[in-house]
Amino acid sequence: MQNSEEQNFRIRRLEITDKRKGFIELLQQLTVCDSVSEKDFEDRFREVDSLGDDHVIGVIEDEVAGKIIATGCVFVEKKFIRNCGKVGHIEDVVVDSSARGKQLGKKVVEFLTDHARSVGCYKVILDCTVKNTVFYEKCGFKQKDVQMAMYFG
Ligand SMILES: CC(=O)SCCNC(=O)CCNC(=O)[C@H](O)C(C)(C)COP(=O)(O)OP(=O)(O)OC[C@H]1O[C@@H](n2cnc3c(N)ncnc32)[C@H](O)[C@@H]1OP(=O)(O)O
Repeated sequence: MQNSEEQNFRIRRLEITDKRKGFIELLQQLTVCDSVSEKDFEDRFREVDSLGDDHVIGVIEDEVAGKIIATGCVFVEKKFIRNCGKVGHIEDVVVDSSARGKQLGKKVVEFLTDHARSVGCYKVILDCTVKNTVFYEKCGFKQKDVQMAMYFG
């Protein structure tokens, strides 16, 4: 069997069994995600899955360890402007701290941008910290405008 270093990590869509492979623990490295029960996960999985190509969550699994080590998602916004154009929004990109620096983050972002292009989006956008701008520039993004947010509760 291959060891973790020899694996050719492939990216695939999230599967319902991925909670058991540490998907939620991986998201905890990004932000608060500490009370997702089995039922919460399955309900949200089915909700997202029902949106088909309009909401895609990509994951990379370390198949030797049986562990999800990278993820990111893209959802497709349907607009009236740009002659009923579509925009891809990239969110929740994270690579396990033990697997960073191996081009996995780039592989995730490429998968998501390829998906957005393939479903006809005219652009793909995301929000990130200043610290992560170099990473996204290496993935082909350019800085544009500013991000604003309003949190509820
Ligand atoms: C829209 C959003 O979701 S924003 C949230 C982003 N996620 C996070 O901040 C969570 C914590 N961080 C991480 O999970 C990871 O560090 C990530 C996702 C930012 C990067 O993932 P990695 O797998 O380590 O990046 P990867 O190895 O693919 O790097 C690709 C290139 O970007 C460069 N790079 C990656 N991170 C950084 C950084 N912080 N500063 C400068 N360059 C960087 C790499 O050196 C590499 O350059 P190269 O192609 O010239 O060799």
